[in-house]
Amino acid sequence: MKKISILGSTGSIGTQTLDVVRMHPEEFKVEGLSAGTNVELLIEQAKTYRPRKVSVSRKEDVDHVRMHVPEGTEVYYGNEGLIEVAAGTDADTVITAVMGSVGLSSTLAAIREGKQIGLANKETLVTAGHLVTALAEEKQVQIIPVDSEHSAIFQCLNGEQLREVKQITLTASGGSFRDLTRQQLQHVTVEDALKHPNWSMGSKITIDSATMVNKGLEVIEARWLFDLPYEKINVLLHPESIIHSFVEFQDTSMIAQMGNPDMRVPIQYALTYPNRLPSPASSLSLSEIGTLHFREMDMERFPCLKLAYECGKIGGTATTAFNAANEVAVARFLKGDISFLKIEEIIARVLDNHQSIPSPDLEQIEQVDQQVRDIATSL
Ligand SMILES: NC(=O)C1=CN([C@@H]2O[C@H](COP(=O)(O)OP(=O)(O)OC[C@H]3O[C@@H](n4cnc5c(N)ncnc54)[C@H](OP(=O)(O)O)[C@@H]3O)[C@@H](O)[C@H]2O)C=CC1
Ligand SMILES: CC(=O)[C@@H](O)[C@H](O)COP(=O)(O)O
Ligand SMILES: [Mn+2]
Repeated sequence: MKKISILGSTGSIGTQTLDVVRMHPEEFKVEGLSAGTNVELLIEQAKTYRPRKVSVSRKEDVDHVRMHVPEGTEVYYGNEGLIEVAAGTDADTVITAVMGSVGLSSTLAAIREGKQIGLANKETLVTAGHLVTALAEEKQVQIIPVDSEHSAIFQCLNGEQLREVKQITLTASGGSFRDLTRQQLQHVTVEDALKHPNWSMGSKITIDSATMVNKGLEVIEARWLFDLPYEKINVLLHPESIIHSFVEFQDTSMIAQMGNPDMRVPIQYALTYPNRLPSPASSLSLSEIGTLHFREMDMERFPCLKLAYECGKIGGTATTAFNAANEVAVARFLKGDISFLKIEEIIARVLDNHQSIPSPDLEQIEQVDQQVRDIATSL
């Protein structure tokens, strides 16, 4: 039986991880769960799965949660709470599914304790990929991707030597506004932006898909997960999200991973690797689908993807700044404070003024993250 903790158990990835656990009760035991502010759902989850530790974002929620969780479940809060759930239980594997770079220190704490990581929280690798991967190597911890494209690449590679890889291609749906011109983007609403064509996800990543920042974050995530140079990481528009990504090997053979868009498949694979178990996902029928479409990415239409490649190639704190500016800009857009196109303007203005620090340590990353957040809030 595998023991797991879930950071962000009340979110889209977190609840689907618990769906997988519910499907295979004999395979998994839940040791820790963490929520942000959705304390009622956390309490319900704690009653069902009886974890040893739970955590919430705010101190003021602790007493209420303590009153309602089963006896024996300890309740923590804040960043220390996340770290307790990540590193302070008997879990063998931690699923990192919080939203944003707030997941960094708890992910590092889990790795330090030798926990295997099922990584959904891509912002962690974007903001500090060199620290996370170096620590994982030192502690002999495997980071298994949960993100659908990275799970696809991981499955296609299936242990092949990296030197055999010519290039990898991440597919992009194009998001909610795929077929709109930049002119038409001027007046789009939050409600429209939240309608992803293929996936049901948390609000931040759904906006990231629409701006193509998500694919930019994923390019940087791929650089760290697979240790490939940016020149070997491509993006291709694929509106149906059926081919989740593919690898071309030196001999020109290509291997793709496909399936209906359902995150329970990569989540489960991250938990069962190298084995596979039955899934509640529906089987893909290629005859029903009939035709799949692909087209080149237009970097002028999606400038955030171009910015992500530029930041990745600069390295150091450039990707930390890219991520922090985006987190603030998306939160402002979701609150109705700025327009959709202002998101990319804020990111571009932050990056224009950012002097990247090479090989930053954790303190420098946290400083840059905070400075950029302050600037992005004021633009
Ligand atoms: N959803 C998807 O299909 C995919 C998501 N991902 C990645 O997975 C991660 C999670 O995404 P998703 O599940 O969609 O996001 P959601 O917004 O649905 O869930 C986020 C989770 O993080 C918690 N959380 C948010 N802010 C904080 C905070 N400051 N401190 C502690 N916990 C916090 C939320 O708690 P609460 O709700 O209780 O406030 C919730 O449990 C992201 O990095 C995303 O990019 C990657 C691939 C696919
Ligand atoms: C499900 C998943 O992995 C998301 O990251 C998804 O990739 C979003 O889709 P697009 O970014 O391709 O629109
Ligand atoms: Mn993805």
